[in-house]
Amino acid sequence: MPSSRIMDLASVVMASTTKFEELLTTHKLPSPSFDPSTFAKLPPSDELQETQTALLEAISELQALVLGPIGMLRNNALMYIDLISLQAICHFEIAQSFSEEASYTQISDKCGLDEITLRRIMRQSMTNYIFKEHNNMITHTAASKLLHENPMMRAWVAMICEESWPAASRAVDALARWPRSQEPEHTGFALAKNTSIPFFVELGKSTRAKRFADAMSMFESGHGSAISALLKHYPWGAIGKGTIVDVGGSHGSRGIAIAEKYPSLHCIVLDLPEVVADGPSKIPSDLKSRVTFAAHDFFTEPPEVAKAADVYLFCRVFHNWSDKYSIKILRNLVPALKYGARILISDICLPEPHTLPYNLERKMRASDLGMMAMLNARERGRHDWAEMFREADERFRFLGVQDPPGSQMAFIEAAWEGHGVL
Ligand SMILES: C[S@@+](CC[C@H](N)C(=O)[O-])C[C@H]1O[C@@H](n2cnc3c(N)ncnc32)[C@H](O)[C@@H]1O
Repeated sequence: MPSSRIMDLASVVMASTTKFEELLTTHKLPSPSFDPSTFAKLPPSDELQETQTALLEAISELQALVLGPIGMLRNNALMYIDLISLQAICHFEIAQSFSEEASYTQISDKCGLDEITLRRIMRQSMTNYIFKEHNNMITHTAASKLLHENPMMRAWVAMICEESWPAASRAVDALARWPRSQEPEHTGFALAKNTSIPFFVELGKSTRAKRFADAMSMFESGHGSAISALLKHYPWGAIGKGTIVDVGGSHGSRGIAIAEKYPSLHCIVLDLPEVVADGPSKIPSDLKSRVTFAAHDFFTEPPEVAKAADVYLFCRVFHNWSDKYSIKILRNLVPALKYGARILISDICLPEPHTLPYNLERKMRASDLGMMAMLNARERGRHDWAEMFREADERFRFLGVQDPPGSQMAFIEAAWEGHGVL
């Protein structure tokens, strides 16, 4: 048989699929299916994750080659249609409307959508393996069941469909209207929502702030998550008895994880008032004295309680801001810093082109544009991070960037070497 790129890729697909199945069996998991009883995510195994990555890489290149450039561009451009049905599923609570089985008429009665429209929406989503139909009766697949029973998953999908997608559709208009602006209100989000108020302030005016925080929680636990990498690959134990301040820490998931593993650490979570208001209710009772909250706007000086801590952690915060505002955030931190304090950023660090597996790079570049659409912000590469600290204050000593294995997020670290502040 002649050798060609697609034949090589097909061999990789075959070999990786075989290995994937074997590893699933080792972990006592069934072969993947669309049945609700299938597993929702992979167990914590580096080998499984690596095999999955290799398989997806090969499938995605093979698909692009088999489609050819016309087919590929067409597929890319038509992606928006999938979001119509997904948004409708969230908005009309279609997945929650039945447990086991229902007819279109029953679902239509529950959701208040005209039956014919409902059927069109559901049949389109079935082409993405969301819901299944047999003899005019609808049942759940693994994906629709997840939406049915997991409020965090629903919050995440709804947040993307109702905040990010409309913003994305106006991002290019915003670029044309405000070229080179670094202002958070000059965004696709502002145009889509007809507001001159920046994203986080706008969210804070409604229950959307809670939905956003719930959505953030969805992917933050488990293997390969930013939190598991944070626990595993940063030397928290070396701090001994100390204080961590999680700036923009939302509902305190990192604080909980750190406090659970390190009984001599106290974590203070800072976030906007409407976010921290819900925080204490999420903290297990035995950790309440060591995971505490304070309201804070990081464009102002930190509250007294958060001064002189050992580590200031910023997880997924800076990617929400342009350079101008990221530098302001760092400068506002200065009055809180004692000599030697660490600034630890857990965030995406954009790779140099072609240095990472295709799928991973694709995800990171997509996130970069997503941040532009919502907040006029950007992800940064290694040199940008160093530059940002230098610009903020020369007393920050940039310590470098580390890529914890198995995590999409990098650790960017600096030490404060200023004297006389505290
Ligand atoms: C992308 S979320 C990340 C949340 C959390 N650190 C995580 O990784 O899951 C950004 C966080 O920054 C918070 N935030 C936005 N503007 C802020 C401000 N001016 N002051 C303090 N926190 C702010 C948001 O409320 C949100 O919790």
